[in-house]
Amino acid sequence: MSLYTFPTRPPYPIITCCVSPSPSLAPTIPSPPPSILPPTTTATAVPLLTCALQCPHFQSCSGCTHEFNLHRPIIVEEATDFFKSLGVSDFTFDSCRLWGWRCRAKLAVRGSIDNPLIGLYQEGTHNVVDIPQCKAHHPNINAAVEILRQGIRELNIEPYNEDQGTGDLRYIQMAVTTYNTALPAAERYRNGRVQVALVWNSRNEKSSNSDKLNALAKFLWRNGGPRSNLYLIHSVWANFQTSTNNIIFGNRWRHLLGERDFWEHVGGIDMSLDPSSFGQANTRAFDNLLRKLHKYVPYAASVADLYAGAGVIGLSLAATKKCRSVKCIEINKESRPSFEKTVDRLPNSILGSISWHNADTSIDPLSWLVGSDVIVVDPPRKGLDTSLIDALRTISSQKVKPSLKSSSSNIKEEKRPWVLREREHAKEASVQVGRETISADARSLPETLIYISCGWESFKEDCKSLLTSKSWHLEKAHGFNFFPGTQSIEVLAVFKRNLKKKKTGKKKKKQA
Ligand SMILES: C[S@@+](CC[C@H](N)C(=O)[O-])C[C@H]1O[C@@H](n2cnc3c(N)ncnc32)[C@H](O)[C@@H]1O
Repeated sequence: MSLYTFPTRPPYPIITCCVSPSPSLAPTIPSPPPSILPPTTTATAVPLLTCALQCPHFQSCSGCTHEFNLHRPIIVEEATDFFKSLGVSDFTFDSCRLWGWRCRAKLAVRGSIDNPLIGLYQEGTHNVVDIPQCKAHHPNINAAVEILRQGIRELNIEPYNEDQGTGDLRYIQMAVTTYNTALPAAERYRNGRVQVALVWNSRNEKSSNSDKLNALAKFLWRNGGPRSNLYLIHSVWANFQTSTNNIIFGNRWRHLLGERDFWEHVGGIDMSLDPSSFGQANTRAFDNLLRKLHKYVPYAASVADLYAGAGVIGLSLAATKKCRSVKCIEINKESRPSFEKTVDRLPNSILGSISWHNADTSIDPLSWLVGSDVIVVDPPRKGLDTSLIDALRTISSQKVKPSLKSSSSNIKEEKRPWVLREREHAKEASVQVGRETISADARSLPETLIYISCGWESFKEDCKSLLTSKSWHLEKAHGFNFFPGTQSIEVLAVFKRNLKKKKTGKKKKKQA
C-alpha cells in the first residue's frame, strides 16, 4: 500500500487562492495528474485545472457538490456582496489546502463482509457510497480505511444493517493528528497519524461480539501501528451504540490501543482532543482562522467563549492575548477532559482565570455575557439560539444589577463549574462564576462580539437580527475555505457594540 504524498512544488505557476496569506501558511496545491493537463496551458485553463477536485466519487458521494474552482466557492461572491451591503467592503477570503484537507471524518459502514461499503450516504438516501479515493480526506484516512476494509473481510466483521439493526460495525470516525515533533515541520502534515474510533453495535465491551472488536483493533494496530511498515495509526477506540436512531455515537467510549492522548497544535497552543469531543475537520484552515481572530481581541481582555467544545478558541486567546479571564461554555460534558489536558499544557506565564462550564448557552444567556469584554460565539450550523440572539439584541438596554450574577450563579452552582486556574493577583480583576464576590467588572457589558459561523444561511439571519437591534454594528468580516468542494465557507465576523452617547446636560441654545 503506498501513501499519497503531496509534491512540494507544483510544476507550473499557480493562481494563488489566498487573499491574505501568511508566508508559512501558503496554500498547498498538488498538481493534477498529467493525463488531464491540456497540451498547452492557457491563462484561463490553468486555474480551472489546478483547482479542480478530480475525484472519482464526485456525484455519487454527497460530500462534495462542486468540482471546479475549489479555491473560490461561488458563495464567496454572495458573501462579498452581503458584507458590502452592510458597510464592510474589505471582506477577505483565505484558502488553504484544496485536497487532503479533511483531518476528521465520520463514515458509515454498510454492505457485506465481502464487500464492505465505507463512506457517506448518497444525497437524500441511506445508501452508503464507498469512497476509498476521496480527495477531501487526508490521505492517511484513506489508507487507514483500506486496512480496516481488509480487517472486516479477514475477521468476518459484519457491517451494520440499518433495517434489521444487526451487524457489528456501524460507523467509524477517523481523526488525524499532524503534530509529531519528531519530524521536521514540513513533513508533519503528510505523515499525520489516525485516531480510529469504531462505533460498535453492542451495549458495552462485555457483549457477545466483543472478541471481534478486540480482534479488529489488534488487526488495525498490527497493520498500521508502530511495528507495521506504515506507521499511520495513532490509536484505536471503541464507542458502543445500539440505538436505532440516526445518532452516530453512544455514550460509552473505551480506549483500546495506542496513545490515549491525541494532540494537535493550532492557534499557538497544544490542543488535546478525545474522540468524543467536537473537533474542526480542517485543521490547517482552523489555524488560519484562529490567527486572524487573535487580532480582534485586546490584550488582557476577559472573554466568554460560547459553544466552546473543548475550549480551543478560548484557550488559544488565553495564551496569546494574556486574557484576564476566559470562560468556556459547552453543552457536551465529554469535552471537559480534553479541555483539562489542554490547560495543563498552557504556558505557566498565563496569569488570568480560566474556566469551562458544562452548560446550555440558551439558558440564561445574559449571565454569560455580563462581565466579559469580548464574546466569541461558534454555534453549530443552525446558528445562535434564539434566547442568545435576544440577549445580544437587547444588551445595550440591560441594566445590570450586581444581584444578576449572584442569582444566575445559583443555577450554575448546581452544575459545579470548576475553575482551573486562579492566581492571587488576578482575583480582583476577574469574577468566578459561582462565587459571590462582585467587582466592577462583573457588571460590564461586552463591546466586541466575534461570530464564527459554518452555516452561511443562519449566519445571514443572525447578522441581520443583530444589526436591526441597533445594539451592534459590523466592523470586519473574513471568510475561510474550510470545506473545499462544497458551497460552505467559514465566516469570522466582528461586531462592535454601539455605545450610547452620554448626555452632556447642556441645553441647546435656541436660535434667535
Ligand atoms: C461548531 S462547534 C464549535 C466548537 C469549538 N468552538 C471548536 O472550534 O472546537 C459547536 C459546539 O457547540 C456545542 N453546543 C451546541 N449547542 C449548544 C448549547 N445550546 N450550549 C452550549 N454549547 C452548545 C456543540 O456541542 C459543539 O461543541
